[in-house]
Order: sequence, then C-alpha cells, then structure tokens
Amino acid sequence: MRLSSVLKAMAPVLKSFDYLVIGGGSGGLASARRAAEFGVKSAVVEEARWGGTCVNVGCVPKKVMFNTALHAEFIHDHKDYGFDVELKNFDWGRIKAQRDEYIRRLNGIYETNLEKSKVEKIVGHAQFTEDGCVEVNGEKISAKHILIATGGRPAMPSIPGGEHAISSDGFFDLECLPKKVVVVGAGYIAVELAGIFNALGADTSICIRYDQVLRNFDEMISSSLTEEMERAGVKVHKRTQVTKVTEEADGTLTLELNTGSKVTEVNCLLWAVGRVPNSDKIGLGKVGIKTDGQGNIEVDEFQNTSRPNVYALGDVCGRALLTPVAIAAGRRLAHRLFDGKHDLKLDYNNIPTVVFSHPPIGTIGLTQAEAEKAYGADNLKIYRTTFTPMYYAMTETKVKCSMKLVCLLPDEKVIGLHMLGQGCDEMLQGFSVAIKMGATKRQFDDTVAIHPTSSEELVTMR
Ligand SMILES: Cc1cc2nc3c(=O)[nH]c(=O)nc-3n(C[C@H](O)[C@H](O)[C@H](O)COP(=O)(O)OP(=O)(O)OC[C@H]3O[C@@H](n4cnc5c(N)ncnc54)[C@H](O)[C@@H]3O)c2cc1C
Ligand SMILES: NC(=O)C1=CN([C@@H]2O[C@H](COP(=O)(O)OP(=O)(O)OC[C@H]3O[C@@H](n4cnc5c(N)ncnc54)[C@H](OP(=O)(O)O)[C@@H]3O)[C@@H](O)[C@H]2O)C=CC1
Ligand SMILES: N[C@@H](CCC(=O)N[C@@H](CSSC[C@H](NC(=O)CC[C@H](N)C(=O)O)C(=O)NCC(=O)O)C(=O)NCC(=O)O)C(=O)O
Repeated sequence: MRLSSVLKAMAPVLKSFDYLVIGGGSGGLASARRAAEFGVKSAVVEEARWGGTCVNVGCVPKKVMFNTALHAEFIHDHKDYGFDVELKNFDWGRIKAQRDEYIRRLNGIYETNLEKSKVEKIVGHAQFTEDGCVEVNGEKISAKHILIATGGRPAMPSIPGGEHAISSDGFFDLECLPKKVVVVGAGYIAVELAGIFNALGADTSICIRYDQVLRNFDEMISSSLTEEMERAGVKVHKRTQVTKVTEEADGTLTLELNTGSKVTEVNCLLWAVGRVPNSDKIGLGKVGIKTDGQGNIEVDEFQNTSRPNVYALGDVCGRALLTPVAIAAGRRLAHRLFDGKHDLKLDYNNIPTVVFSHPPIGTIGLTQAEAEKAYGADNLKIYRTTFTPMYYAMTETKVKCSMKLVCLLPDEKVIGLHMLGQGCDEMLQGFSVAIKMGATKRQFDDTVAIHPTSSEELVTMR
C-alpha cells in the first residue's frame, strides 16, 4: 500500500450514513429516495448535474428533439390534409434554448425532491478508499450500505483526427442544425439522432459496419428500419468505417473511409458506437470489486457486487441500459435492504424497449432468431403483418407499419412482439403487461379490436 493510501485509510470518518449512493442519475436517485421513505439515513453523491444521463444528455432532451422532428414530418403532410402551410424556417437555437431551460428546471426539481425526501446531497467525485469507505472532496464517508450507480459515457474510437467528432453529449450542445452530418454507428443512438437530423433537413449519412442498422433486433425490424431510413433520404453507407478525419481551412471535415472513398464538406461527425461504464475512476481495485473485460461491474441477480454491502445497478453494470431498468432495480434494492422484502429483485426478462427512430420501434421478448435458437423453429408460430396506416391514406408520403408476434407452441404463448411504425412507441407498454403475464395468441384474439388504430392489427393477426 502506498503512503498516500495508508494516510487516506487512517483519515477520520467525517460523515456516516445507512445508505450512500454514488451517482445522482436515474437509478441512484430512485433508490436513495425510496430508501429514505423507510426512515433510512441516506445520501447521494453527484459530480455533475442532478438527474444523470437521462435528464441531461439522454432520454429527456432526445425526446424533445424527436418531438421537434415529428413536427417537421407533419408539416410536410399538411398540404395533403388541405392546409395551405409553407415551411419557411426552422430555428434550432430557439428549441435548444427552451430545451436547456426545461432541463435546468428538471435539475432543480430533482434537487428539491432530494431535499423533500431528506436525502443528503453531496457534490463531488466519489471514490473508494482501501478500508471500504468513500472519499469525496478529501472527506471520508462511511456507510453500512453503498450503491454504485455511476452510469456510463459515450465510447470515442481513436482514429487520426477523431478529436473533431462529437458524441451524443455534443449533440445536445449544437447551437444550430449542421448542414451536412455523418453519424457513425448502428445502434439506438445512431438511428435516433440520424433520424432527427434528417427530418429537420440536414444532409444526413450514417456509416454502418454491416448491412443493416439495429442488427441485434428482430430481422424484420433491422431490415425495415434500414429501408425506411433510406426511403426518408438518409444515406446509409453499408460496410463502411471512417478511418481518418481532417479539418479543412473552412472548418469543414473530410472523412476518409475504409472503402477508399471520401466524404467532404462535413459540418458534423457524430460517433454513436456504444457506451463505456463509469467504473474506472472510483477506486474499485482498492476494495476488490470485480468488473468484466469491458469494465462493467459484475453483480448477481440481487445487484450485489463481489464485496459485501456494496451494490451496483444501471448502466455501470452494462445490462439493459435503460432508465426504467435503473429506476426499477434501484427501488427494488431499497425495498430489499430496508423494507424487509428480502427476495425482491428485478426480473430482467421481457423488458420492453422503444427506439425513437422514424418511424418508432417497439419491441419486447425474444426475436425470431433468438426463439428459434432457444426452442427450435418447429416449436414456434410466427405471425407477421405489414400495412400502410390509415393516416397515410391521405398523404403522398407513405410509411409502412410492420408487426410480428413470436409464439411458442403448443399453446402459442406470445414470447416476442416486434413492431415498427407510427404510434408503436406508445403502443408497446400495454401489450408488455399482457406478455409479462404470459398471454397467449388466443387471449390476444379474444380481445376486441379498437378501430381504426394500428394497434388493432396486433389482436387480429392470422
Ligand atoms: C442519447 C441517449 C438517449 C437515451 N434515451 C433513452 C430513452 O429514450 N429511454 C431510456 O429508457 N433510456 C435512454 N437512454 C439511456 C438512459 O439515459 C440510461 O440508461 C440511464 O440514464 C442510466 O441511469 P444510471 O442511473 O445507471 O446512470 P446515469 O443516469 O448515467 O447517472 C450516473 C450519474 O453518476 C454520476 N457519477 C459518475 N461517476 C461519479 C462519481 N465517481 N462520483 C459522483 N458522481 C458520479 C454521473 O455524473 C451521473 O450523473 C439514453 C441514453 C443516451 C445517452
Ligand atoms: N430509446 C432508448 O431507450 C435509448 C436507449 N439507449 C441506451 O443506450 C445504449 C447505448 O446506445 P448506443 O451508443 O447507440 O449503443 P448500442 O449498443 O445501441 O449500439 C452501438 C452499435 O454501434 C456499432 N458499433 C460499435 N462499434 C463500432 C465502431 N467502432 N464503428 C462503427 N460502429 C460501431 C455496433 O453495431 P454493429 O455491430 O452492427 O456495427 C453497436 O451495436 C443503448 O444500447 C440503449 O440501451 C440509447 C438511446 C436511446
Ligand atoms: N412519462 C411522462 C412523464 C415524464 C416524466 O417523468 N417527466 C419527468 C421528466 S425527467 S425523466 C427522468 C426519469 N424519470 C422517469 O423515468 C419517470 C419515472 C416514472 N414516473 C416512475 O416513477 O417510475 C428519472 O431518471 N427518474 C429518476 C427518479 O424519478 O428517481 C419529470 O417531470 N419529473 C419531475 C418530477 O419527478 O418531479 C412523459 O413521458 O410525458
């Protein structure tokens, strides 16, 4: 042990809590506040902005921009519905200012919520000391139970000139709509942000390593979204990687691709190639907390780390990186530790998820490929439909809706539901309840349809 570490271990403990949460994001806040409801002396340490990724650089500002993009799309359809509306201008700066103001309000609400819940707020960077305490701003804090909910950050590939690119964090700092944009990546963030840029009028390209976006989703989803993005005007560069970036005298970027070609006059290059867990600067090695090869904290099904009384959840564990997952795991942990619900844990099966692409995607359960691997194709019945939602009966632009049910024989239990189309984002939550309850196709069919809606197709498929 180095002398500085020995001295830190010997430093007096200045504060002590029953529950100390590191990270004031979705999982940490939800867990600390729930614990405080049980009379537990709790504190949260946050080094940046209250609310974490979701509120500041994730779901919330992204949804504002998704909604902004929806307006752009609807405006194009106005004339088809008889409205004589001309699109003259779009003021990115105005919506950004309003969005930033909304986020600042939310930061304040989250701080006030902590005060109301009597959770102590500690501002600073937290890291473990050798004796299992936590040090913030040079002060040592002890706690009976410690939760690590430090989230993650965007992965930034290192290529020559890579420093000229931004990540999703940088997207939220953009002061105006870039004229020409290249997004690299094929996951949630890449398709969501490329969709927003494109709908708002930027010349948008996406560089993907393979032939389709969202390759881990059901094949119907990945192929339909790839086609739909192309139809909407996104240039999808397949089997393409950016190998070098050069900044030109006029400030634009020239991108060299592995295909040998170049993309010039790029105003914005955005990496969206995954996220890395914030587990590297919190002293995990000092307390023997194990991580996997990617730095994700290893936990068991109860969110226990390899060290007793230290727990981890949310993005820092690298599994189902979604706000409601972090919140649900955090609240369940608080009930387990402080409310006598000793067996309570989050079931990570059948987590519904929506991609706010254009059009949006809703999906839950096994993809067809996963189900075939698990049960064999002969034990499945697959229902599919593709139709043009009635909204587009009046419009020149037609955006199809595709749906698939993956059912397990013999009773046709619905083990996967995948859909892409207008309204699928809001359609999924209710169907997830049915699937979580183990609904069969017969029970779907026994439910009377709601007409005329896209969702009625899910209870009338043959
Ligand atoms: C662009 C984007 C869009 C997204 N959209 C959606 C969506 O639509 N729906 C959805 O469900 N999910 C979405 N997500 C994912 C969602 O934001 C995350 O899954 C969620 O925020 C994870 O919560 P968390 O509590 O694990 O971590 P975070 O919310 O990241 O919180 C971690 C907090 O810990 C703090 N911290 C880190 N290290 C320390 C330290 N050592 N000391 C003190 N504080 C520390 C950080 O500053 C941060 O505030 C999106 C993510 C991104 C990036
Ligand atoms: N709506 C929501 O709920 C949202 C949720 N999120 C969450 O945040 C997580 C992180 O999002 P995101 O960053 O998009 O990560 P994802 O894991 O969703 O996707 C990243 C993809 O980028 C591709 N990729 C990886 N490395 C490279 C590389 N070097 N060059 C080019 N492409 C590469 C891979 O696809 P391939 O192998 O095909 O190349 C990979 O699947 C998501 O998984 C999701 O859980 C984020 C945004 C919205
Ligand atoms: N679902 C509605 C409501 C959205 C919503 O929750 N708005 C938030 C915006 S921040 S969104 C930030 C995100 N909230 C949520 O995910 C919503 C939590 C859900 N209502 C639940 O209780 O589980 C989160 O990280 N939560 C951590 C936590 O709540 O502890 C808000 O106004 N909050 C103010 C307040 O709560 O007073 C919508 O999409 O319109």
